[in-house]
Amino acid sequence: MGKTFAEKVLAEAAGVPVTTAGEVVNVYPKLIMSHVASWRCIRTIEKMGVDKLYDVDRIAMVMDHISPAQSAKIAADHKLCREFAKEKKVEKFYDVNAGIAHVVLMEDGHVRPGMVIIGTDSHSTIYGALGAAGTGVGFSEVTATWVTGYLWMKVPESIKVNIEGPLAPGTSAKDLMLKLLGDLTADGATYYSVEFHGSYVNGLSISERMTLCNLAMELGAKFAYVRPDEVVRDYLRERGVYPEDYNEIHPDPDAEYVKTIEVDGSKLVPQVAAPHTVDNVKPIDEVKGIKVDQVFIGSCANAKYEDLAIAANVLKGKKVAPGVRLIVTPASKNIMNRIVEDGIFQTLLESGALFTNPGCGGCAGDGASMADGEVTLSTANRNFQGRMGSYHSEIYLASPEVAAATAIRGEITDPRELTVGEEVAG
Ligand SMILES: CC(C)[C@H](C(=O)O)[C@@H](O)C(=O)O
Ligand code: SF4
Repeated sequence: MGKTFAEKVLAEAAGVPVTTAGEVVNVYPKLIMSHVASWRCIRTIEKMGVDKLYDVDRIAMVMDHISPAQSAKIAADHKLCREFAKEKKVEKFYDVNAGIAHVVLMEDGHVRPGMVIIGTDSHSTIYGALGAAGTGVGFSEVTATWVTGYLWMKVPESIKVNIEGPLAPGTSAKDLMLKLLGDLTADGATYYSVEFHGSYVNGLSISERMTLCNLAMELGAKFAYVRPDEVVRDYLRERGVYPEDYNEIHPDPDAEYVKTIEVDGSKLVPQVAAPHTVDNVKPIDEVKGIKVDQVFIGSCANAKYEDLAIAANVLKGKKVAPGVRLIVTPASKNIMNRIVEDGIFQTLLESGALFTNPGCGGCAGDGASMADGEVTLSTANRNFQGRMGSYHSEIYLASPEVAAATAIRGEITDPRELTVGEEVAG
């Protein structure tokens, strides 16, 4: 019987010839990411009286949640991390101006096919977009790995998702993942490695692969994976990383999956996750017309360059509805630079958007907060009660296209209707 991606990647990371789902292996992760929670790791090793880190080159620290600091406590956490990184010579240290860790580390070529990557953030599954095995762990696991170099892991079983494309007009990877969440529930893939296959993912943009793999976390996935191809190789080449710098891992054609899910992309319609769980998903027809106070285009799920370009395309020459706050938080400084250079920034600004600095921003409850009774339509990946301010507010999740259309009308809007209507009215 052949081997899945998870079985192969963990065998390599553990330095053993083969592994089988269910086995426990001692893994040497190639990249250890921590965000602002790094301060906890630092305090822990201080308490343990440990001074020496196993391999500083594998450590990446990114100050993305709640940045710049909005309180003395957070400022002190950032300061501690900054000083620690300097003292220990952590070269992959990104300060408050860089953006969201996941996006920044991919943009800078630190994420490569075949790597096992752990991070103090659940959405580390996103690294599967480049064929890496990323997974979120606690800060204590990261601390232990800083010091010992290794972390044990149970080899997960795998689920195969076969997506036949192209997707129906007006839909994207976000709609696809929301639909899967609705069908499988938020625990539908708990501790499974989710492999995306099928004609839709062949040649798919990195941006859309990131959305697939990011949202796989909301299904409970341990890893997510899209097979690396020329799109991945080109993305890395642009970053000075060449095929000889990494080892692509592909599952065997006869690998064993606990389940195979078939998705027909041509039948997809825009999807929305209604409050307060990610799997409370409805086709847009069931929620359209619901009034919103705010639209948030941000997060590691959907604030990439392509996402902002899609939103700008919908909003070009149009205005945000009176009384609605459209808050745009680009995922990284690089993305901010690109949109400033090519006019997307200006287009969104003219439509009435308010920009905040790159980072997690409102997605991590920092800014973009709501008062009692308010409603936000967000491009993020979580709509838990109270995540964006008041416990008595509501978050709907959708794609950037739905978000932009919703900002124009001030109510949840099917972008396919808006385009047709506007053109006719034209
Ligand atoms: C703060 C962090 C631990 C958390 C996560 O792990 O995902 C956050 O990024 C989130 O999206 O809720
Ligand atoms: S952008 Fe949101 S989902 Fe992504 S890491 Fe930050 S807080 Fe978590």
